[in-house]
Amino acid sequence: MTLSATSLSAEALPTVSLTTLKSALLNLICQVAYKEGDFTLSSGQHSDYYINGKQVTLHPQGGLMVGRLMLARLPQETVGVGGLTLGADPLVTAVSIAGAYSHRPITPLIVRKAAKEHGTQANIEGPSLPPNSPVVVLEDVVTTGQSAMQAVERLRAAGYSVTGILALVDRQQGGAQHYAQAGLPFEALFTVADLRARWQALHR
Ligand SMILES: O=P(O)(O)OC[C@H]1O[C@H](OP(=O)(O)OP(=O)(O)O)[C@H](O)[C@@H]1O
Ligand SMILES: O=C(O)c1cc(=O)[nH]c(=O)[nH]1
Repeated sequence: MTLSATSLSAEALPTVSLTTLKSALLNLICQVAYKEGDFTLSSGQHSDYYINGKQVTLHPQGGLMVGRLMLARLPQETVGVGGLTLGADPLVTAVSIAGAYSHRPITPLIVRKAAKEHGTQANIEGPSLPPNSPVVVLEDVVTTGQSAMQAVERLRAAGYSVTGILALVDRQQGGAQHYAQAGLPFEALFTVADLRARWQALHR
């Protein structure tokens, strides 16, 4: 089995083409994030597989890979990326850092699951942006789509214009339909079908 995610040299990561990066990222997801077994999902549903996105977004090379690829998918007018803690935390950070290296300032916003009860009592962490600023919601894995929707609602309540949702992996279990009904553009870098096809190719 050849898994080429880590065969990209540290020197190549910041500049290698997005096509090469995307293929290497798919290998990395198969290598470190995709697991078969008996899992309970955040929605309460059961599944015979699980994709632990944090193994990728917190991987020493994965963060930059995801950051560059997501940055390239953001509409040009985007000034911020936000997402529900915890899965989105490394995503919004990675995209913001990739943006800074590309001279494209993107403000990262972390949406808490519950407002902090002391100190600032904030439910969104990160610098405030002007009202109606265009913000894209990031998510690591979309199943029903409910988690990213919570981030959409909180960011809208704070006055931002959420222009869409961008995920690392779409499990193809209703999230896309949920967002379509809400009139929200949705894209994922990969579907679970992409993962399974690559997994099979890698294990042939
Ligand atoms: O599309 P959904 O049905 O909402 O499921 C997907 C959500 O589940 C996971 O988060 P989890 O609830 O495990 O929380 P965590 O990120 O805090 O670990 C994942 O990071 C997504 O946010
Ligand atoms: O639905 C979920 O909770 C879920 C599924 C999955 O594969 N990965 C994840 O982080 N969450």
